[in-house]
Amino acid sequence: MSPSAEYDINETSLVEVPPKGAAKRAYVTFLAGNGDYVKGVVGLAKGLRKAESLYPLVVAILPDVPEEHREILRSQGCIVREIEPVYPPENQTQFAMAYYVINYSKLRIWEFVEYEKMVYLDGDIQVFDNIDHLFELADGYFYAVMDCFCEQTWSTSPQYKIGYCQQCPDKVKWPAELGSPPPLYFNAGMFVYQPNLLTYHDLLDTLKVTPPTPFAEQDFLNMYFREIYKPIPPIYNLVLALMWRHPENVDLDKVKVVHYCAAGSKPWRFTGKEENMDREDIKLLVKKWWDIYDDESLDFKNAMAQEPAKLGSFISSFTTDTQDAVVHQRISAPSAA
Ligand SMILES: O=c1ccn([C@@H]2O[C@H](COP(=O)(O)OP(=O)(O)O)[C@@H](O)[C@H]2O)c(=O)[nH]1
Ligand SMILES: OC[C@H]1O[C@H](O[C@@H]2[C@@H](O)[C@H](O)[C@@H](O)[C@H](O)[C@@H]2O)[C@H](O)[C@@H](O)[C@H]1O
Ligand SMILES: [Mn+2]
Repeated sequence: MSPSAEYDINETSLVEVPPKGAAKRAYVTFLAGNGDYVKGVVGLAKGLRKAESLYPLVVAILPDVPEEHREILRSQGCIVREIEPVYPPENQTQFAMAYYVINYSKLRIWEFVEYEKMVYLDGDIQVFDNIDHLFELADGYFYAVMDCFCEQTWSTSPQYKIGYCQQCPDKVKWPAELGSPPPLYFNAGMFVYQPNLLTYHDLLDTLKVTPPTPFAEQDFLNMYFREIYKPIPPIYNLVLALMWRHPENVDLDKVKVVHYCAAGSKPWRFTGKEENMDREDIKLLVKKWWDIYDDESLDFKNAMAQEPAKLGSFISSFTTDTQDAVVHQRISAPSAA
């Protein structure tokens, strides 16, 4: 029996978001290096602001993120947290993308236990509609959107080799001779989780004895959270490949979160030359990203100046030391960005 995704979540099933501060909550993303991903994180911070999210954006940064980039993120209202890298055990693995090895450092976000629940978002994600209701999902599970196995990046996988994809399990059925179909597999660019020190230490201990695989920490997280993984609809993490691989599963008008993970789709380095990047709908999504990135009214210093009331609610969702820092920063040194 092929696995099928039954969603516990739909618009009507979600209660109103409780008054802010009811529990420590935040969005969190990950930034490494001194390259241009910082633009992705700035875009994400501004997109969450435009979507009028109640919760701050924490940015877990590796030590190699330069001070100039850290200042840009603070000036956009982000809470910048330096983390130590996490490396997989010595291995000869060919990662699907060589740089995926740095993505194991994402595991540090389980240590952020001052927050009861967090929504992780890759830096190449944009939030176009408010998704604060995801924080209302029941505790004790790991929520994420199912990935797609049809892109070239999956070419070494058994799924790709037989043309099986969980997005359309009845199109090419999983052959009985290969045993039961693979468990539902999520894209690790977005997930709802609860920081927890016991889980954090067990993740790191388990990683030490887990041979790395092509999709690095994404494979590892899928293995680790397999028993409590609950799929949520693709409107919360549109892996772009679905637009040409499974258009029947995509209604762009309903999409709240777009994940610019397809080759050539990073908006801040978009050329339109790679496969599928000449599609009108892709070019529109890239323009939508730039419209937010370029919108100065969404810069923290301007947005808060326009809506002092929001400043109160926005800051009160921080811990007290961070509140002081943000209030101090706003009053004493509004930064360029
Ligand atoms: O040089 C890099 C590469 C990756 N990342 C972070 O790691 C995440 C995962 O990498 P990426 O999104 O490129 O993987 P994809 O989703 O495209 O496979 C990015 O979104 C960033 O948050 C980063 O900060 N710097
Ligand atoms: O380190 C492994 C990465 O694996 C995932 O990216 C992949 C995956 O989505 C494939 O299914 C796509 O084909 C591919 O384009 C895309 O890059 C996560 O988005 C990213 O955050 C990170 O975990
Ligand atoms: Mn990504």
